[in-house]
Formats: sequence, structure tokens, C-alpha cells
Amino acid sequence: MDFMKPETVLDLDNIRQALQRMEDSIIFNFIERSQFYTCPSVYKADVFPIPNFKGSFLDWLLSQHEAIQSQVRRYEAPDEYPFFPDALLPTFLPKINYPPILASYANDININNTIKKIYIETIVPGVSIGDADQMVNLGSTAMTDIDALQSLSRRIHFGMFVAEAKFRSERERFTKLIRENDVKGIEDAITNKVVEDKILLRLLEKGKAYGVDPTLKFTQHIEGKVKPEVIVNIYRDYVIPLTKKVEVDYLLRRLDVEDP
Ligand SMILES: O=C(O)C(=O)C[C@]1(C(=O)O)C=C[C@@H](O)C=C1
Repeated sequence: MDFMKPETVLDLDNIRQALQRMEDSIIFNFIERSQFYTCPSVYKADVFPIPNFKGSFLDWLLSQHEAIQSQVRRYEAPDEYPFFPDALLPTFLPKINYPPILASYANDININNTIKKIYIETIVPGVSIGDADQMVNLGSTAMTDIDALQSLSRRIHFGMFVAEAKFRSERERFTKLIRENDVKGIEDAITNKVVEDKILLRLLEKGKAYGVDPTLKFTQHIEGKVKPEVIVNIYRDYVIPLTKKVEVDYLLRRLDVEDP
């Protein structure tokens, strides 16, 4: 997939391949997070006296990372959406002139606050080794959170490419549904149960394979580092539904603009 070539980005097979590839990053990020305890102090506001900052340790560290990464143009890329848009800084590197692929309002569709809330409240307790604070690992824990959150955010906001591709391939059907503001109809139109089931099955297998040391796999039964069922449930209950929410939010505004 090449963001300089819009036709490659709006090809549904390419998009699904990219989503499949992202599964690996997301699973490995969960496995990295699973070495640590839940560490509630990372997520509670104002536990530590952070200079000039009100909020949680994670929010501080993530916003600092985003500020630096914005300077190397991370958020100019059409598939990256920041958690702290107000923290971004201008870049000193030359501007990249990406051809327009998504509608001009794409940057306004940002559900990272929802992703972060679900991550902290549900995903962290699901993948952590146990429920406790671990003051020596605050930094390491929050660093794995940043990787996990960024990979989830990228995957979920990729829904906009899916939506644009589907809109263009069934323009009449979507135009009617959008005109009628038929959210349920749009949801049905973007849903492909066969693809979803395939993803969930593949995640179960990947979870089993990636979570264990391959040299031990054949000699004894080893518990995975993150239970494969936990990964499947996270995708079934949150990752896929949130991707669909992004698709619907994007499509609902699609008739307000010309083709990008
Ligand atoms: O591949 C698609 O068609 C998508 O819309 C993406 C996705 C997903 O999140 O993976 C979401 C909805 C579909 O039901 C199937 C899969």
C-alpha cells in the first residue's frame, strides 16, 4: 500500500491485507503489555507531580511522544491520528505532499478518546499479568501502552479507507442510505460476516502461535502469554465494532463533499 498512489490505498484487498498485517503488531503489543501488572497509577490523574501538566502519567508520556513524532511528520500521514491533537508541533522537515485519498473532513473523525478509555478499562485488565501497582515499572508499562494504543488507533481509523473504497464501489446504494440517514442500513451494508469470522479464527491461531516459545510448543502444554480467546474477544467486542463506527461516521458526511 502506497499513500502516494491513491488507487492502491482504495483497493479493498490491499486494505484487508494491511489490516491483517496490523494484527501481528497488535498481538505482539498485547504480549509486551502482558509482562506487567495493571498499574492503575499509570492511568489515574494527578498521581505524580508532573511539571506543568494536569492528568495521568500515561497522558503526559503519550502527549510528549506525539509532540516529538509530529516533528518527524507522523500525523501528516493519512493513516495516523493523534490522541492529543493540541500537543502537536510543526515539523522542520520538508512537507510531504500526499495526494488526497480521503474526504477533507477525515481529520475531524478521531475516536482516540474512546479507544483509550476501552483500552484502560477493559484491555489492560484482560492482558496484564495481575492486578496491582508496580512502581518500578511505571515507565516500561506506559511505553507498552503507547505502542498498543497507537497500533489500535491506526487499525481502527483505517476504517475510513475501507469506507471510501466501499462508497466508490457501490455509490448508488450508499448515496441512498446516507441521504436517508439510515445508520442501521449503512452498518448492514459495510458488514461482511464472512470476513469478520475469518479474522477471529485467524486471531485465535495467531494468538496460540505467537504467545508461546516455539521450541517448547511440542514438548508440553504451555499457557500463552495472552490467552488467544482474550485477543479474539477484544477484536470481536471492540476493534471491529469501533472500525465500523469509524466507517459509519465517515460515510454519514460523505455526500457533503466532492470526491477527494
Ligand atoms: O473488511 C471489511 O470489509 C471491513 O469493513 C473491515 C472489518 C474489520 O473491522 O475488520 C469491519 C467490518 C466488516 O464486517 C469486516 C471487517
